[in-house]
Amino acid sequence: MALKSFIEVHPDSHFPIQNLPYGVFKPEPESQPRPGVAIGDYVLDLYEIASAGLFDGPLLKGSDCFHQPTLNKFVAMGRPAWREARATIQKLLSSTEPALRDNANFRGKSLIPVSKVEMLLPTNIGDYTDFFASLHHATNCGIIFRGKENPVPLNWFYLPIAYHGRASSVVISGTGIVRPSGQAYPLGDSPPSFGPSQKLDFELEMAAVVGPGNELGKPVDVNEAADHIFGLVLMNDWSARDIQRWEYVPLGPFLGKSFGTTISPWIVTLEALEPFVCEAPKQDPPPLLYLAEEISRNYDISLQVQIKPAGHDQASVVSNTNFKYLYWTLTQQLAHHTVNGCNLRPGDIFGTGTLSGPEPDSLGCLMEITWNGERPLSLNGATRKFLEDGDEVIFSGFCKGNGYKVGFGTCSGKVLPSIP
Ligand SMILES: O=C(O)/C=C/C(=O)CC(=O)CC(=O)O
Ligand SMILES: [Ca+2]
Ligand SMILES: [Mg+2]
Repeated sequence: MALKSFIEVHPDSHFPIQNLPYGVFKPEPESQPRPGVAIGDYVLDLYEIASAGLFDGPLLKGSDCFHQPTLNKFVAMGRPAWREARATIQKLLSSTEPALRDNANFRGKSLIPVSKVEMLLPTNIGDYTDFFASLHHATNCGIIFRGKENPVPLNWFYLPIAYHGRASSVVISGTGIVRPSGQAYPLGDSPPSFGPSQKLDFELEMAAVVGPGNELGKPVDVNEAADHIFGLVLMNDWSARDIQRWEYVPLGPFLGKSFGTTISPWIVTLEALEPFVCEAPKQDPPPLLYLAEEISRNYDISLQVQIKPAGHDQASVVSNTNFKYLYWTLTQQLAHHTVNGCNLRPGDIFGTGTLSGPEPDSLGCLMEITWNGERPLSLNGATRKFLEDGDEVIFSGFCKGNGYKVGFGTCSGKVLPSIP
């Protein structure tokens, strides 16, 4: 029989007992931030569960990892501790387990409607890196930025290209994003202009949350890299295309991307995603040995982007795609990141890169969807080349199980006017 919780969970919910994603929340505005797990429309308060001594396995008994304001300490403990926590929580929430089910007082204290809580960044993010690992996205950007001849540079096929992003401006879903000002690509013979970006875009990505890190100087083997990944979130790598296009040669993106990056609050663990593993695309040329994996794994995660234009109350779908199109896998990205000895630390994140698929309706950013503004998009009465002030961008994603979904919830942000 399928695993079931004593808590009523709608079949369309992203958070059934098969998921159990981790986040950090405040039950009341004045409370201390604490770790929680989403179940249906509730958050299970792990501070309370730990305080009641219910984490009684060998690794978590007596640990203060759930008495922390972030998940860094827990994710650093590694997969055996994650497995133990998952087993404990799954048992506690199951329909056959009386401990919480039959204790109204304790239930009231430890299960809080998600609508009542404030979600915070789940980890203290020391570093954030962003990859460029979708072949469809790389091809389209290459044509738009550099022309039709060889849109994808040769190095792209040999290594997962990335740039170092800015951890300080990673924000939680729901945070407003101020339109950045900067130098824009010069038109004709004129010098570059300065002002609010006229080509503000979103980028549909997912980000991996690093679990145990690696010591400086000690690379992680690609076949062991999965043990360093706690789970995944949705990520919007907001991008100012006019600023980016002018500044990115030769060192890569800088101010065109560092003004804000939004992540969703719930980290879905690799354990929860395990039933949705699928084969990654075939790599040709074959990767160098340090990137050659025994098993190459992607995940079948349906992803959707909606835009709710300023002044409208309805959002329109602008893209439907899937995580499975990712060319360089998460484990290859992690192995490559550490191959020179660079250390990753618990709670760091790395973005996959924009997740464009092969179809015209599966593109991951407006630059591709409107072809750099040449083909404006019609959104139920509103037209867009790029984002306007007041537009809200909403990502969602889920895996389809048999009678349930393992989902990520949403990752949203509204564009605020530039600061004069
Ligand atoms: O092709 C380029 O020059 C740059 C493309 C991007 O903006 C991509 C980037 O941030 C990485 C990604 O999201 O795939
Ligand atoms: Ca990006
Ligand atoms: Mg960004």
